[in-house]
Amino acid sequence: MEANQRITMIAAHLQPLNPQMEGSSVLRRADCRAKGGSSGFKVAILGAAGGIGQPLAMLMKMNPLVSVLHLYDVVNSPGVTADLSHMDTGAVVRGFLGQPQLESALTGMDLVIIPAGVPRKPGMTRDDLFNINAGIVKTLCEGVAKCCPNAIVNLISNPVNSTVPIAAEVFKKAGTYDPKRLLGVTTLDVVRANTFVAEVLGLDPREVNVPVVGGHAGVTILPLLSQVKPPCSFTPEETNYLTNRIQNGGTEVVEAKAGAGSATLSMAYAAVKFADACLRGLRGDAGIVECAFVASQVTELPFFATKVQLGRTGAEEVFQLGPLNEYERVGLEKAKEELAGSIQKGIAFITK
Ligand SMILES: NC(=O)C1=CN([C@@H]2O[C@H](COP(=O)(O)OP(=O)(O)OC[C@H]3O[C@@H](n4cnc5c(N)ncnc54)[C@H](O)[C@@H]3O)[C@@H](O)[C@H]2O)C=CC1
Ligand SMILES: O=C([O-])CC(=O)C(=O)O
Repeated sequence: MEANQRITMIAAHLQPLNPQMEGSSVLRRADCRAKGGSSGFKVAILGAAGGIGQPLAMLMKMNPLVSVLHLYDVVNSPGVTADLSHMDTGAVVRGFLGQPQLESALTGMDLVIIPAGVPRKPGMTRDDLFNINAGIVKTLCEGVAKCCPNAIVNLISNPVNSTVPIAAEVFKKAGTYDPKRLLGVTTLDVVRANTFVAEVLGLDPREVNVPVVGGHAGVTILPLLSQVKPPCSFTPEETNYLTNRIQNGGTEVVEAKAGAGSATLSMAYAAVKFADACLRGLRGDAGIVECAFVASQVTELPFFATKVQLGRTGAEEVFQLGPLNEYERVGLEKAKEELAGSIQKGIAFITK
């Protein structure tokens, strides 16, 4: 390739990030190397400069399955992008700032991860975030429908129990809805459940797997302690303690942060765990099973979190709940009652 051609290509690549460096010969060489990593997936993070977005972006930059990483936010994305772009990992990072660059951020993406929106402060419920975050999710999903309708979407923004139905309605309206490709991220509930159960059992958390079903707020978070792997049993006191702690894990962090936000680092860890599973599914790996909040026929509700099998087209199989004990059956009824209202609220936001 001619030197002039290389310069032009690199300048085009860097422009959204750092226009004043256009034409630099050093950067020219950087772009040539960057092109070498093009065999993986293209991933966009929307809300990439936030408390979750930044560590999530760093962990995705380290993921060998990612070849291109687009970082979009309404503030500070150029700085985060410049910072991460110096990491000597394979993924090429590009930054996009503000609504006019949303379409460029999304075009050609295989996976879109959305942690954009406001977090809770002490005393708030996740539903208190609805008024601000519903509109943010709507706008971002309209962009997805237009620019990468076949991308898998991992929705993190709260209240997940309502934002996933909002996204579904936006995609339906655009004629691009594929229920398999829209996944509400509930992995942090599983991560917490594994940790807290391991503490009680005196095990390594990496050896523990707790299915957590329902939704992602308070009583809708339903850990199935009767299905823990490795098989084990709990006293009624342990069951109460664990269920309450898992259901209130988010609030525990909100209160400890005392007004400075909610879980960000553990959430970034959980989001990457889930995104990596989605990418391995896209690649065609067999037997990838994770819990997620998806369109579902497991209960009478249109959305519900259960274990799903991830594959080349997203959530290819939604698993049944399996046998529940009496404690879990009571919890399920409570979860469904609250979930029904949250789902309806999300749907009505778009269809009203
Ligand atoms: N699903 C889950 O398990 C969890 C969900 N969350 C939720 O994730 C969301 C983000 O939390 P944090 O990162 O702590 O908040 P944050 O306030 O630190 O970051 C949010 C980012 O979103 C950006 N943003 C706002 N409007 C935007 C728009 N229209 N387009 C693109 N970006 C936009 C902000 O500029 C900011 O950088 C919250 O809604 C929070 O409740 C948090 C923890 C766990
Ligand atoms: O509690 C919050 O507001 C954030 C969240 O969803 C979690 O940490 O599970």
